[in-house]
Amino acid sequence: MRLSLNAIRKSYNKGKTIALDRFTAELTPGIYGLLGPNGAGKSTLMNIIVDNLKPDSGEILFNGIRVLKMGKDYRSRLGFMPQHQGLYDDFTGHRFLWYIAALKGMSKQKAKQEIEQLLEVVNLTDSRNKKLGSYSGGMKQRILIAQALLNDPDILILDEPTAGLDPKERIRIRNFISEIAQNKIVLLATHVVTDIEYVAKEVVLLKRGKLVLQGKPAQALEEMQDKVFEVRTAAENLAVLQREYKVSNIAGGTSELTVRIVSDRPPVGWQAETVRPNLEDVYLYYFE
Ligand SMILES: Nc1ncnc2c1ncn2[C@@H]1O[C@H](COP(=O)(O)OP(=O)(O)OP(=O)(O)O)[C@@H](O)[C@H]1O
Repeated sequence: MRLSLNAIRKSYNKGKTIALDRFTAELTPGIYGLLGPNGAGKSTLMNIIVDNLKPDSGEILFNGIRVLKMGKDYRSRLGFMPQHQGLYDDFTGHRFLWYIAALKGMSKQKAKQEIEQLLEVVNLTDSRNKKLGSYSGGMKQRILIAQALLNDPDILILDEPTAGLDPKERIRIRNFISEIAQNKIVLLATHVVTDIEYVAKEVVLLKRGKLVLQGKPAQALEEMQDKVFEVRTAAENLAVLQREYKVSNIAGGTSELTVRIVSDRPPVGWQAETVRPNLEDVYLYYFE
């Protein structure tokens, strides 16, 4: 299974804002972590993949066939969890899933079976008859993931699935996505690097509509080797360091600090040691 995104371009405001600039990528089963700052074009890309939005130019192929030609056959393979989904507060979780199943054109029998299963998987069986308005943030995210999974999509697009969750819920959702990702192409957009650090097959970095990096997390980290340093210094030197370097972390007390910096060149004149990079350092390197 292969989803090919070929030179996708999308602008807004009569061409004044370029949201995607000839974005090209090949996706196969596994989780792709889509990272980028606000306005990088992540939502635009996701909406184009799920056919909510038409690109100005470029095309998408699924297993080599243009998705425009596949039409409904393509759309029936998609599951989408958008960032801002209006939930129907008066619907119960159970009714909401039935409603989405109907929109997806699923047969009653198939819907019934999958809804029972999915409620179980997202751990909402006991809350199925509660209204969505009374669900917690985590429960809402979970029912939204469940609706995206209805009809067993081959391509799953998740726009910030852990937004607004506490750490416990975040870990749970992350593990859950990782479990269900087998045999699916999953594109997961997030601002939270730790959401994808250990689960993503590849990271995709998007900056002002352009692809700046696509590769295995280990490769991305490899490229950062010898670019991350910890500097031990007195607190009063912090401002100088911050002016000269990208600072990814500051730890320590009131007098001495350990400042983590990301830099192409070693910080000469400072008491510094090279440390192992993490994905947050990669993010900072490309985006700050
Ligand atoms: N409907 C629209 N009309 C005009 N400009 C838009 C529209 N949607 C997005 N944009 C602009 O296109 C660019 C990309 O936006 P997009 O929402 O795709 O980015 P994003 O990476 O999803 O951002 P965020 O992380 O904040 O959701 C931004 O400059 C944004 O202001």
